[in-house]
Amino acid sequence: MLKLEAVGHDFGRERTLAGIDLAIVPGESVCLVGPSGCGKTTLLRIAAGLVTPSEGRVSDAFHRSTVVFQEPRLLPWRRLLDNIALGLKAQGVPRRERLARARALADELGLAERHHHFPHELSGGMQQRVALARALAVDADLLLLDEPFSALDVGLRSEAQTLLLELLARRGIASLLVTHDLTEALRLGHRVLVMSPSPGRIVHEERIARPFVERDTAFLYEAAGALLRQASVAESFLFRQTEVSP
Ligand SMILES: Nc1ncnc2c1ncn2[C@@H]1O[C@H](COP(=O)(O)OP(=O)(O)OP(=O)(O)O)[C@@H](O)[C@H]1O
Repeated sequence: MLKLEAVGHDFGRERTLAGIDLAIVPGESVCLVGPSGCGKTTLLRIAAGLVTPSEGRVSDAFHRSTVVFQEPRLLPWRRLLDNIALGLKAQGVPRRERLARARALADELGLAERHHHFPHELSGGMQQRVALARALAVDADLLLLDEPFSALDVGLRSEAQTLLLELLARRGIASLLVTHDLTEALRLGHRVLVMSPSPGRIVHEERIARPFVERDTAFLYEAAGALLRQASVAESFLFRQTEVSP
């Protein structure tokens, strides 16, 4: 389990996060959604151990957690298989074995024809799949994803979401996914946590009972509408937008 208890964080004099309690159990998908600047990335970085919070406790009993960032962060001078195998190299896995594992993952993620391509020869969607494969290669049991699909167009994003759902289910991997897109959160989470800014805090939790395969577009918009009718969620998403309107 990953557990954050009474976590708060300040950047200088700015109170970025306050009173965050969050637990993720094995195999569970949790989505963190909220407007820009509410502290989602900071919270994800704290969960990943990349930032030490100013207050509170973080305990991580997962075997291995890896982060997938918004931009794929591939090494431009390395071919696709070597990019996927990067984490395995760091673990000291022999070259033949790491390439075999990278090959299998590339094929699983629909990149079979691209083994020897460099990142600049791949589309944005393919690059993001390579980043996902790299995270999976090290046998992570918790994936921490920071807006991994936000740079993709609508069609590719939907494809990538489906692929992620399949991969997580097949491997029983837990995930914490940050997004500012409410429908994406409702499609990908067993639970959706809504954050509000100043300071960043969790203002609403929604457990989604409907199986992933039954979450079609009509369901997503209906569920998003229902969520936005909750005062705390509306205040986080809508009120701030009307505030800046003339
Ligand atoms: N390294 C840093 N130093 C100082 N302030 C920071 C740092 N990282 C984030 N902040 C501030 O903390 C607040 C929350 O930022 P964060 O990136 O966590 O929000 P977010 O919800 O992920 O935003 P977005 O959706 O735009 O990526 C912002 O006001 C930001 O300016």
